[in-house]
Amino acid sequence: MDLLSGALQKLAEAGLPLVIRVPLIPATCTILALLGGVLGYFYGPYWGVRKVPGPPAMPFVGHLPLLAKYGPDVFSVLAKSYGPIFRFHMGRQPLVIVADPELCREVGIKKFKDITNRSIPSPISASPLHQKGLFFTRDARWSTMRNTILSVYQPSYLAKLVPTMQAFIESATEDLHSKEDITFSDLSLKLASDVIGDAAFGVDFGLSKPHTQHQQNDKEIENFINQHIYSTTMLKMDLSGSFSIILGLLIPILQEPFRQILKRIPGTMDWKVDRTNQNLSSRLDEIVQKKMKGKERGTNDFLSLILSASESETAAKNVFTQDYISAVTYEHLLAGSATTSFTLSTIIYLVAGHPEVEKKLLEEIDGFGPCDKIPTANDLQRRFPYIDQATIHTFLTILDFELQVVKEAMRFYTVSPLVARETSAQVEIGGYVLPKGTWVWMALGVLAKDPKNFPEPEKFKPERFDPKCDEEKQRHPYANIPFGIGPRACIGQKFSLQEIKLSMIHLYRNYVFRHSPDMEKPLALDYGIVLNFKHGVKVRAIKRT
Ligand code: HEM
Repeated sequence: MDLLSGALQKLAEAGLPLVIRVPLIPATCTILALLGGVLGYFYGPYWGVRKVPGPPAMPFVGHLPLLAKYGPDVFSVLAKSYGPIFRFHMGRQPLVIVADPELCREVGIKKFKDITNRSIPSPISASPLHQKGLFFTRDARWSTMRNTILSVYQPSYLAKLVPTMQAFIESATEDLHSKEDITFSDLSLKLASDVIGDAAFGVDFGLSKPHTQHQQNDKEIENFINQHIYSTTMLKMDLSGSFSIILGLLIPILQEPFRQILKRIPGTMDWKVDRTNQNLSSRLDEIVQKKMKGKERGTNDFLSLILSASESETAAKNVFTQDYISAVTYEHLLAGSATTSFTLSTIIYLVAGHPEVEKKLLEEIDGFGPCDKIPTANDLQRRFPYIDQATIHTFLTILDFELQVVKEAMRFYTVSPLVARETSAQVEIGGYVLPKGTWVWMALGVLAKDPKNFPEPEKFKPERFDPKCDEEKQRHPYANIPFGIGPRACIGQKFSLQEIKLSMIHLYRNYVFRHSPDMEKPLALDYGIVLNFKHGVKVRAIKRT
């Protein structure tokens, strides 16, 4: 202190203007510290993964311009230039993209212990409603939740759902041929929402019923579903989302404060998303509370079963508080409607454009039995064999070609082209040491179009999945994993396959489909948390005689 005051004294004696000179050092230090902080904030995440190859990233936006340029194909383009593991900067946040089946096995299975959780992308951080489902919960909470949910997903549960699913499918598709053209993707979204609404909440939304049968509370339900669709489709992965989502991509630290401000300003997209989410949450809480109190508790719907399971197990009781129960039930609606309806719609679209596939499929379905023979859950539950090795079914059923069509359509249009995971410890993948907290994303969409495993990947050829053909025998077991991989793979796989296959059997027993003249080619897609159609799948239904 004495030294400092001595120095100041000397400066004053020399007649130097103290006001200017004295703060210079602290001011410079502050500026340098700020600059260091900013650089550290923007380049810190990059520094840990700098050795992983990738194209040069632009400040702030990273590789988002590439996403705008190439759309969902960007990862295939980068994999060609940079190999099976590369960096992609989603704004400031680097992702380590894994685009190789063997590396996916490493991430999803072999090193699962250190890569158990999912990273939370910006669109989800802006949406608390989406965060408490199974998808984004972490560590011990996730495993307790997952085990409880799996205890509900017994084969008997799925078998019991067959008649309900069948009834919804029949009523939704009664008179398709009476209209000139239909937007099949809208119809299938309503159908899938009805099916999952009944299976998840025990509530009949009545969306897919012909208009004459509509209930009185239609408007309310329609609002609920529209809000659900709005809330989901607003979760954009590029720069077309709400302002707070965009900020989350560019400067994540500012996302939450801005969201808090913007959601209070009427008219902004954040305000709309927040209001929608609040409405959805309160509607869901209402349903959950009624069921919790024992009113309207059923024996067949997911919500009732989860409530009963969580009441009977201490561990689950602590984990499944009301907000988490609402979230997992809502997640079912979310995960079960858009993905399943997208897949069914792409099947209808692809088969309509491939007469030779249609002919074979019709022969198989007609050979299954008379029109009133409803398939059982056993007929339908041929698995994608490599997701859960413990329960491989190796027998062939009569509906083998149908499964090949489903697999090929899911390969052709992978609805969930990226699967998000995050390291919880330092871990080595593909020769690169990745620090704790690295976002590692598996590029299922790139695997599905890799000519090494799928020669002529742009051709729709269901026979490539024939267990007897060489292509299938030689293919890497994890080359086609539309439902993900390992202990964190999709829990709704059997559910959605059951629904898709039942729908196909009923639809093709009654109709064939042709592209409507309004149908664009190639099919235009939107890139959100899952793929979606830009303009829908428009077809003409022709009644089979
Ligand atoms: C065609 C239909 C579907 C597809 C393509 C699909 C795809 C996926 C994928 C790729 C994942 C990530 C898996 C991973 O990290 O390895 C996932 C997770 C999940 N899916 Fe699905 N899904 C579908 C239908 C469903 C349905 C019908 C439900 C619910 C009934 C559902 C519920 C979930 C849940 C809860 C998770 C998170 C699992 C966890 O983190 O433990 N999905 N799904």
